[in-house]
Amino acid sequence: MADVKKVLVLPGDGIGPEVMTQVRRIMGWLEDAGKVKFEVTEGLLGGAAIDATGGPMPDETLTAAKASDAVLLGAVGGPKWDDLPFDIKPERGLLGIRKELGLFANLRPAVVFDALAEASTLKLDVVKGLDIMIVRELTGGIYFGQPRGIETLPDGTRKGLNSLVYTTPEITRIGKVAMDLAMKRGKKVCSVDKANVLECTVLWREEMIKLQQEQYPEIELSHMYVDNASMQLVRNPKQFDVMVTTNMFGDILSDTAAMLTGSLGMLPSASLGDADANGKRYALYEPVHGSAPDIAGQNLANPLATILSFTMMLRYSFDMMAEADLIEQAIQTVLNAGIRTGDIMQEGATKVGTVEMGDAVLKEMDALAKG
Ligand SMILES: NC(=O)C1=CN([C@@H]2O[C@H](COP(=O)(O)OP(=O)(O)OC[C@H]3O[C@@H](n4cnc5c(N)ncnc54)[C@H](O)[C@@H]3O)[C@@H](O)[C@H]2O)C=CC1
Ligand SMILES: CC(C)CC(=O)C(=O)O
Ligand SMILES: [Mg+2]
Repeated sequence: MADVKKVLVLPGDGIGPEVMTQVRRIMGWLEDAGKVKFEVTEGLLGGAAIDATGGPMPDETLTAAKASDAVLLGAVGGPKWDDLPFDIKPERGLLGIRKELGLFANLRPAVVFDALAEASTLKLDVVKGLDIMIVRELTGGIYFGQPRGIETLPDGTRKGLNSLVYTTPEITRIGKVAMDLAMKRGKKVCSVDKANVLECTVLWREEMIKLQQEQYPEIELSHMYVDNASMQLVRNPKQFDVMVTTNMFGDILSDTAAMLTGSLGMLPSASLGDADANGKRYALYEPVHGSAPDIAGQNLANPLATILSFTMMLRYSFDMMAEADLIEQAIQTVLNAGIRTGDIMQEGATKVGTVEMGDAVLKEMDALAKG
């Protein structure tokens, strides 16, 4: 009897359900092959949850997330919900579930498939073989800091306010995640901050230095201001191995890094918490991209970022390395064969839709499994 893994699936909004359907097919393939048994619960988050329940993060979703071994998310948001009050917008659901599950470490690997390196608008030697890991702090910083809000002053002037706040334990725990990862990679961490302007990130830098000196003497730690880091990512991304940064800087830099891989439709992510007293560690896997309303419902979305997020789930939550390798190898073969969704299309390649990309990956998984 195959091992049973409880997975909460949150398709979300826009292209979320479309890309998630392709992952469900791959999950089905693994089950049919006798590799694993998934107990899947489907839940609501974001706009889909607002439409059904009036709020972006229903209690049932949170309860189901806590009862599952891992959560897989499509994306949330879209113009339909743009005019809602800020606190019940779809994105609040995503921020809420991250916070409630304590998912403070967001791993966003930018790995370039060879076939896409050759198609890149950047020089081949800049991107070929690129493999960097952006470690983004996910439950603190300016996305959560208090005070926040919009208020009207006595003279009628309106004031908008958000606060960038980090405490030393928050900085140290994300620093440890980055340095532990770097110990298994190139032993290099670049901490990205804005310590020339923001006191909060002066503390960030000081704590990273302390952590490295006290606990990770083998790590080569460097520091870079975020404006320079955004430029260096495009100019010479191979100078980086692991980057560690704040919530907002990581959000922005990872979209930049997505273009090194060819498209936002190629970048997966894992959001991880700490293990509790019983050894339970919450984990949520999601593509870096959003709900892409401009292409939603048209079979145009690239499902590979979500499929690769699922392979991260297999690796990080279920220790199913061989199965993750198989899926990634299938993707590589499909890309080598010139099969492309519109976002990674190049001259001479075969343009396909979301479903056909799923078909192609499954076909290659079949072929690989047969040897
Ligand atoms: N994790 C999440 O659920 C996120 C949600 N959002 C939300 O998504 C909505 C749209 O936000 P945008 O700023 O437009 O960002 P977006 O990431 O949804 O789209 C940016 C651009 O990339 C393209 N794109 C994104 N994913 C793609 C894919 N898989 N295949 C092909 N092309 C793809 C889109 O068509 C669009 O042109 C907003 O409501 C936003 O708040 C944005 C980012 C993350
Ligand atoms: C809450 C999300 C919309 C923030 C975001 O863009 C992301 O996590 O990548
Ligand atoms: Mg983002």
